Amino acid sequence: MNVNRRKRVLIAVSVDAERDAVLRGLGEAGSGVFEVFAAGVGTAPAAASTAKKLASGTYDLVVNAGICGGFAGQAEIGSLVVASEIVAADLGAESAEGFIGLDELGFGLARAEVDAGLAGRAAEAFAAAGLPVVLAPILTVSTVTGTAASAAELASRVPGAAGEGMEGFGVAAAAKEFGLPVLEIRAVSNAVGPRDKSAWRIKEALQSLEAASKVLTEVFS
Ligand SMILES: O=C(O)c1cccc(C(=O)CC[C@H]2O[C@@H](n3cnc4c(=O)[nH]cnc43)[C@H](O)[C@@H]2O)c1
Repeated sequence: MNVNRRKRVLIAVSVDAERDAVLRGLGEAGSGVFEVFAAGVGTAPAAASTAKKLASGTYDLVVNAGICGGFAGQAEIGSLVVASEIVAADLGAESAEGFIGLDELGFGLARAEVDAGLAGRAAEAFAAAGLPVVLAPILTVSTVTGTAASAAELASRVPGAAGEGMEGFGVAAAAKEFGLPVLEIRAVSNAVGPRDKSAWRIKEALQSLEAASKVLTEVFS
């Protein structure tokens, strides 16, 4: 890290509504430290746009933030999930015997490490602020899970997984390319499972994301 300047944190969200929630939470306290931008939906846009930002060489930490699906019994709607690891859960091959992950195929890692110290500090700070939070794997998927069978399959593929989003692994890939630590922090808007759009609680999740972002200023400033 360059010791002659303040630490800078790049927060990659997917869409404008998430960006606005994070910015509301950061408030004035976040200026000069945090930059928040909408990186797009899905791993490819998230990776490409995050890499473009990081090419400036002015960041010290990358955070992927947003809303997510929560696995039953792990993370309820409105709660927060801080990733203990970021898992590209559907990157691999199908076979008659079941799913074969990228690692097993011999094509590299389908898991991205987070900065464990910072992830722990963030989770502790959220809990101390009274925000329900779990520190657990967050899955990155290309397709929003829409059946109970798929939810069960993913939960058995990654025991303890608490959240499912669509960008974490892409943002982590970009951070890795630039040798930077990464975190993923998400607020649960819906349960992972049978598709029921009427049950999504996006407003509630965005409020949780805003509350979490307020706490982030203490963790990283
Ligand atoms: O088609 C729908 O029912 C629907 C309604 C609202 C939003 C969507 C999305 O596809 C949002 C994807 C966006 O939000 C994150 N996200 C939120 N929940 C989940 C989830 O259960 N599984 C995967 N991603 C989720 C994701 O990171 C995207 O940025 C669809």
